[in-house]
Formats: sequence, C-alpha cells, structure tokens
Amino acid sequence: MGQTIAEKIFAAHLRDEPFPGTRVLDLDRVLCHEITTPVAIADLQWRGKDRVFDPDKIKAVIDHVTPAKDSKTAIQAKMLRDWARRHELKDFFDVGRNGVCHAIFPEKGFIRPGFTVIMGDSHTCTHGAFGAFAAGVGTTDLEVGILKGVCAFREPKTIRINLNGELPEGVYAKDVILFVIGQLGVNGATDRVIEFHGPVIEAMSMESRMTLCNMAIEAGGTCGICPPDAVTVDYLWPFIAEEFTDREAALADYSRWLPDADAEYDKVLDFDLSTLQPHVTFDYKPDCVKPVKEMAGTRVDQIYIGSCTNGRIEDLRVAAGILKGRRIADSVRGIVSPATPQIFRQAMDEGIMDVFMDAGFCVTNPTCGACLGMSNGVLAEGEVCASTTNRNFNGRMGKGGMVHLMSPATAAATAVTGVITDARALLKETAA
Ligand SMILES: CC(C)[C@H](C(=O)O)[C@@H](O)C(=O)O
Ligand code: SF4
Repeated sequence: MGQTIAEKIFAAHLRDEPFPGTRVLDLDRVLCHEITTPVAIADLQWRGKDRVFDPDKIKAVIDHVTPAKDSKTAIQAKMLRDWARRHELKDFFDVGRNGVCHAIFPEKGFIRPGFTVIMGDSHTCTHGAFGAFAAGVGTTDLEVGILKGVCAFREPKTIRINLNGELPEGVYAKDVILFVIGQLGVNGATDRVIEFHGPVIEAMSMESRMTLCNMAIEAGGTCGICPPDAVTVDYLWPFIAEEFTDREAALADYSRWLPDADAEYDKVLDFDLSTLQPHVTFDYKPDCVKPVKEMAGTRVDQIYIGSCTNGRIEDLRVAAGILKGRRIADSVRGIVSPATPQIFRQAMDEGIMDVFMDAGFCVTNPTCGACLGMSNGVLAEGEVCASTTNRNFNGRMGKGGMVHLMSPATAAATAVTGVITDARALLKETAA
C-alpha cells in the first residue's frame, strides 16, 4: 500500500511502537519559546533531569512578550535564557536578534523536508510548509522531547486537499486558508494531517505556504504539509548548498518524501479557487468566514499587521503596495510588527517601513505581542481589530475585544477607510 507524506516521515523516524496505533518517533527539531518551555524546564529540574538530548537540534527564542513588559515576563525570559546558556544551545535568539518563532526558525533554514519537529506551541504546524511533520505538543511531550529527542504520536491519518485553478489577482494564501477552514469547520481535521496539493500550492512562495499551513490547527489539524518541490529547494538553497552538488540533486533527494500515487487518504477534497474572493472572519471562531464584500463597511478601531501567519516580507510588501501614497483613517490606529529582524531590515531597505510610517502606522519590534493580547496593541473592551493573525477567539487580543481575521491586503485597505474594505477596490483606484 502506498504512503502519504506523513506516513513516509513516520516510517523513517520510527523508534518504537509501544501500543497499536501509537508511534514513538525520533525528533529532528525541538523548538522552544519563553511561554511554554520554562514550565518544562522547571519540571525537569525538579525531577533532577535538567539535561538536553542535543544542543544543536533544540532551538530557542524569546518571542511572545519581548522585550519583557513586567516582572513575570522578565522571569520567563530569564528562565529560557539561563537554560539555553547552561546547555549551550547552538541557536538561541534573545532581544535584538529575536523574532516570532514560526517565522525566525524557517528563515534560519532550520526546517527541512522529511523532518520531525515539535514545539510547545499550537502553530508549529506552520513548518509543514517545508514538507516536514511538525506538531504542537503539551508540556509532558515537550519535556520528553528535550530530554530524549523522541515523541509519541498517533498513527497519522491524512486529509488530502487539492487546490485547483489559479488564484485571482488580489486573493492570497490567507484567503485560501480562511476559505478552507470555513469548509472544514474548526474540528474538521481534528487528529488529522492536512496534505495540500494542486496548482495553487505549486504557484505559491514558501511564505504563502507557511501562511496556509499555519492555520491547519484552526481546523483542528495536527499538521499542514506541502509537498517539497523546486520552490522549497530555492528557499533552502543558501543552507543546503554544501550538502548537494546542485539544486536538481536536492530536489531528487527531497522527492522521496512525496506521497505515493496509491497513498490512502482519510478523505480527499477538491476546491477550484479560480473565482475565490478575499475572505474575512466574523464572530469568535476561525470557521466563521465570509467573503469580504459581505462584511464591507464594518467599523474597526485598530489594524494589526504581523504574527506567524502574516508578518513576513511578502505580507509587508502587499500591505505597503496598498498604503503607498495613502494615509490611514483618522478613526483608526495601525500597528505593524515585522516578524523577524531580517524581515524588518529588508522592509527598511525596500522603503516599506517609510510607507507604513508615512501612512500613520506604529512600527513595533518583532514579537507576538498584540496577536495574543499580551503587549504592543491590546484592545479595550468593545474595540474591534482588523488583524492578519490566526485566532479570533473572544478576547484574544484583549478582554471584550473583537478580532476579524483577514489578509494583509484587506487589513491595509481597511486601515485606509476605517471600515472593512475589499483591497481590490483601492488597487483599481491606484491603477486608474
Ligand atoms: C503561548 C502559546 C502556548 C500559544 C499557542 O500555543 O498557540 C500562542 O502562541 C498562541 O498563539 O496562542
Ligand atoms: S504570533 Fe500569535 S499565533 Fe503566532 S506564535 Fe505568536 S502568539 Fe501564537
């Protein structure tokens, strides 16, 4: 019987099969941040097991609230920092060099096709964009991962989603994933891996594929996976050039992770996206989605562009394309958080930061901050935020606040008008 991508990765990493349906896998990466890892560190210390399985394979960053905003977050950061130093982790990103975990780790080339990756963070699924199996885990699994470099998973069942056609202009990966979550529902992929296929994926950059896989968890998915291809190889080339004679050789090697033609899927879904509209969420669940035009005119107070979903250079470029020569509405405040220092610098070099500042945006350092309502843009009760993030749960960005999830293009257009707006209308104006 043929295998899916996840089944191939599982077979190549199998360490043990303690019970039928459960597989213990060797891990290639254990990723850490300052919110969940300190809990694991404290417990390992308490058990007298303050050790790490491999200081090269464990990567750590302070990203959720940084620089620290109060004593609590300062202590969390210090615990991670002291631990990273104590165990001589090869890669640890502290203030000044830090960025949002799911943006900075791929940017440094840490994720490769066929890898197994865990992190104490639900959006670890992002890394599946590279053809890896990447899953968010709880504290106990994180502790075992740190200590032994293994993790137990259920046998992977996969939903295959074929994204057919060609995305219309002004429609982006975020619109695709919001639409897909709307179709699946918030539990539609629970305990399932989502394999994305089709011409829409093939045409996507790695940044867009990360946006797509990032929100697999919002449909309950363990991991979103894109098949590795020439786009993957091009993105990784600076990091893998010494391993392979040329890009063709890398592509040939990575092709072993592609699913077999006779792979068995739990479900296969086909969507033709040739007429897809920009999408936005309403209410407090990520599967409550509508075309932007049905929400047009909805008042907002704040616009947030950033996060592990949409804080990458491609996102900032799209938003700046709409903001250039325009100012945000007097009734709103705009906040942009480039997801990593490299993205920040690139945006400065390309004049994108000037566009944001001229438009009236506040530019913050790279951090999760506002995304989970912890710093740099918390909403007051009754306030509404147009946001490029991935969660619209009640109070997510501040108690009593409401979040509408959307693409960077829709967010930028909404900043200009002060109400939810289809960016294509503004783009037409620019062209005229
Ligand atoms: C802090 C962390 C545990 C959390 C997560 O796992 O998702 C955060 O990143 C989020 O997005 O809410
Ligand atoms: S940017 Fe938001 S969703 Fe992503 S890891 Fe940070 S808090 Fe979680």
